[in-house]
Amino acid sequence: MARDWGRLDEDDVRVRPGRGSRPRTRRRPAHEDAVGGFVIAVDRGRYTCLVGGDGTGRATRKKGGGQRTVTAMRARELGRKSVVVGDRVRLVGDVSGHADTLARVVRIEPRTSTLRRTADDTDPVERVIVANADQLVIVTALADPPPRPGMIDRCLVAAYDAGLEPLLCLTKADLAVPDPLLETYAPLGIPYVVTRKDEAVDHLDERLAGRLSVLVGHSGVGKSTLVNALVPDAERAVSEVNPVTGRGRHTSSSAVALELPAADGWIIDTPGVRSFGLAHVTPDDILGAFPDLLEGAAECPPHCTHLQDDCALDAWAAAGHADAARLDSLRRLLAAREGDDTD
Ligand SMILES: Nc1nc2c(ncn2[C@@H]2O[C@H](COP(=O)(O)OP(=O)(O)OP(=O)(O)O)[C@@H](O)[C@H]2O)c(=O)[nH]1
Ligand SMILES: [Zn+2]
Repeated sequence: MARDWGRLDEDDVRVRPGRGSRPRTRRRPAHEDAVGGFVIAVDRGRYTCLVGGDGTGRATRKKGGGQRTVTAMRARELGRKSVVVGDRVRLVGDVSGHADTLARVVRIEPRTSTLRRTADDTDPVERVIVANADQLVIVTALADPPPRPGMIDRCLVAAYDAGLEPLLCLTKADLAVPDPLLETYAPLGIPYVVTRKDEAVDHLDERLAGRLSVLVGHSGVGKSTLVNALVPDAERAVSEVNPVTGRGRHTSSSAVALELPAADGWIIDTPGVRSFGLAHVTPDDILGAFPDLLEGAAECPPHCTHLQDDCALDAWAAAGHADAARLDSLRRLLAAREGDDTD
């Protein structure tokens, strides 16, 4: 289950000794001396990358394993391609990690996933906000503020679109019971955890183990409380990667990856991201997350929105091929994509 996304394998970037028979003049790949790095923060054109170590990517072994954070800028040769948190990159230049040094990102490794948003539903420009994530943790309070299913649905659509596994994290269980909300999402089979700040977060920790997870949620739902419980050193870690402004205050980056001390995973907090624009997501992208309905949609009229009267899915469910509650859930997500975020 655990993907080895965090592996920073120095072996494959070390300059190898000549292999005897090959002429030494053969054309070498550009930047053969580049080292691998994992982007943990992005702030105004500066990329904080974790480099080196014993290959596990664990910052706790920083001293022994030679692991260090390196600040880098983009090399011009990257063109317009954006570097985002979660990216695995190649770095050249001063990769010592010493104060006031700057390396250059010369390559972005192929991404296993991209979480995108549009600025809003009318903005046609897709923006990648996190690369290589495995899981989207949708943080929702059970009360204060009350749950907003429309927001949850939009996050689910974004997760399905990006190929991330969703995880519902229901906070403030001391204030309200989770049952009604869980009932709503039961047909989707989404894994969930229920938390409260006076209890340990072990079951959440387990879900985060060995994975790169993105946390998203509205203001006040208890995201910071969770992050601090998961990563006791979070505040220091965040301030380390955020440059101090002229007024002596730390700026807040767009996103920061924090390593979990116990669970061998990473969480990415996204302070600026409360929800997702979904202009780039098509009805078929969402339908893809419903294999039980996919076959039935073959009978739909061309370009069916699956919200229209002549949609074939009603007959498909009525014939017992799929659960009506699943169809309802699909339609809720389709409506969420269309911007019905009022509840
Ligand atoms: N009753 C109760 N209150 C909680 C719980 N978790 C967090 N809170 C409170 O809810 C408020 C908001 O919590 P935060 O962790 O700051 O929420 P946040 O999502 O990070 O909010 P922003 O910082 O605005 O993004 C604080 O007053 C917390 O003490 C909980 O499990 N139960
Ligand atoms: Zn249809």
